[in-house]
Amino acid sequence: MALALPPGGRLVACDRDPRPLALAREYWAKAGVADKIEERLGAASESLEALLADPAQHNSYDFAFIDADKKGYRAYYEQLLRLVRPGGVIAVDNVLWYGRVAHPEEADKNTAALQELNDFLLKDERVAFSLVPVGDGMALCTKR
Ligand SMILES: C[S@@+](CC[C@H](N)C(=O)[O-])C[C@H]1O[C@@H](n2cnc3c(N)ncnc32)[C@H](O)[C@@H]1O
Repeated sequence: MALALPPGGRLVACDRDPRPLALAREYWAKAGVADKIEERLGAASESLEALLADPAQHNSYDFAFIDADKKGYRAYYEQLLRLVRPGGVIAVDNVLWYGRVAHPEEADKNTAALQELNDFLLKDERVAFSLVPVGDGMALCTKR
């Protein structure tokens, strides 16, 4: 994503674990994009809330990618809807969850969270919803 940014473009990377951020940092440097990336270490809900505390950040992001704890997706989606501009896209990873979402009998909490999220996104009139069946499924929600 950072490689696709135009000059002056900026990417905010959130993770609660410093280890993947440290690994990612090596590759940002190798790719020559480290100066475009701002790290936020901590729970994603808190990092996003900190961004929302600045009104200048509202409706300002072109694109967001959610790929973390499945039960948190719905809350991150609501926060990101406020940060992404109209016409911007929120991509949500894992929405097919290796096919498990198609099985109502799957009772584990991650599958249930993704089943509920898909039902919600499909009906959410604030976005145009597409589900791309690559990998284990990616939802593309374009903010109206
Ligand atoms: C599947 S990995 C993401 C990989 C990343 N999208 C990539 O392509 O390199 C999931 C990440 O979510 C992070 N994570 C899980 N729960 C989180 C939370 N509540 N807040 C922030 N990050 C979280 C984990 O530490 C882990 O690094």
